[in-house]
Formats: sequence, C-alpha cells, structure tokens
Amino acid sequence: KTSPHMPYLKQCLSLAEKSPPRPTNFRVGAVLLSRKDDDPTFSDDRILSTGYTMELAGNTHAEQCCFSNYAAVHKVPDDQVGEVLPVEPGRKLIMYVTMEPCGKRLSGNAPCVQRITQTTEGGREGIHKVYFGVKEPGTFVGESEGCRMLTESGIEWEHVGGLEREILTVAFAGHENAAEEVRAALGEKETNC
Ligand SMILES: Nc1nc(=O)c(N)c(NC[C@H](O)[C@H](O)[C@H](O)COP(=O)(O)O)[nH]1
Ligand SMILES: [Zn+2]
Repeated sequence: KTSPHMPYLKQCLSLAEKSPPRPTNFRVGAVLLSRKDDDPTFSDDRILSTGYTMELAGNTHAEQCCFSNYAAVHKVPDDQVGEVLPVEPGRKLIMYVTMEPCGKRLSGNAPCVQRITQTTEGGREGIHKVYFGVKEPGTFVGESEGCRMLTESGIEWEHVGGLEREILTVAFAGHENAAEEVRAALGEKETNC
C-alpha cells in the first residue's frame, strides 16, 4: 500500500525534470495545495500552484517559483504572497517538495524556509506542513538546516520515503559526477532534524 503522499511527490518529480541541469544547484519540484481537515484520502485537495528550479528567470528555487507563480496570478509582489494565500476554516495549506527546503543558499538569496515562514506572518496560518522526499544532500551547505528551521518556526514537516533514488538522480543531473553524488547521498545517514 503506497503512501497517499506518493502521487504528489511524483508530481513534484515530474516538475523537477523540467529544470535545466546545472552543477550549481539541485533540480527540484514543488506543489502548493489546500487540504480539507480530516480528509484521509485527500479527495478534496485543491492545487494552488506549482514550481520547479529555474522555472522563473534568474537563480530561482522550486519553492520560490511556486510562491512567485501564485503571487503573479494574484497580482502581488513575491514578498506579499502570504496575504493572498487562501485562509479557509477547516482547510490547511500544504507544500510538497522533492527536496527539503533550503535553510541557506550559497548565492545568499533568501532561503525557501524563510519564504515559507513568511506566509505565517500577520497572524495568518500560512503554510501548515511541508512534505519532502529527501533531505538536502551536503553538496553545497553541508548539514542541512531546513527542517530544523521549519520546526523553529512552528511549521510541521515530514520526510516521505520511497523515491530517494529517483529524486536524487533528477536533482544531481547537471553535476559532473552525478552518479557518484547520488550514491553518496543515498548513503548519508538519515539525520533527524
Ligand atoms: N529545496 C531546494 N530547491 C531548489 O530548487 C534548489 N535549487 C535547492 N538547492 C539547494 C542548494 O543548497 C542551493 O542551490 C545551493 O546552496 C546554491 O545556492 P543557489 O541555489 O545558487 O542560491 N534546494
Ligand atoms: Zn530553496
């Protein structure tokens, strides 16, 4: 019996495959949705936005594009996306990402955890929970901080296993020694954040 989260991780993986391969980042896909409370089969889910790495101009991340796409549709600047996300009693905002949202970026651009946390400002519920298929490998920033930072912001997260090899193979595709990095990442101990 596969996890009910699997179809969404697979949708994120398909999005990640659209990302142009680069040695300087990972190819990641993200989906933002609204989920009704106590709906175990997710039958009433509403997809709000999707995004993938470098979908939008510049050095953009999947989660960043997902929010930016939604903000554009609602005609607000990216940093005000929290103000246009739906607030509906009895429903929660959920994000699926193939990879743990970044807590730090070598470029110095705003990390995705910050963008996710920003949605909960102004007394709004914002993103309630993030599901991801792999922890960020140590390639760029060493031990990843993303999920610990989500916890510090009071945002729930959960690693959904089962697609690690596929997700990492897509993520590393633009890297020099991709196969070696995938093997190494698969071997990295699953550290709890
Ligand atoms: N969750 C996530 N979604 C993405 O779309 C993406 N590309 C990364 N990648 C994380 C990695 O840590 C950063 O890509 C490097 O730290 C380089 O930083 P920049 O991307 O140049 O800002 N992580
Ligand atoms: Zn990011």
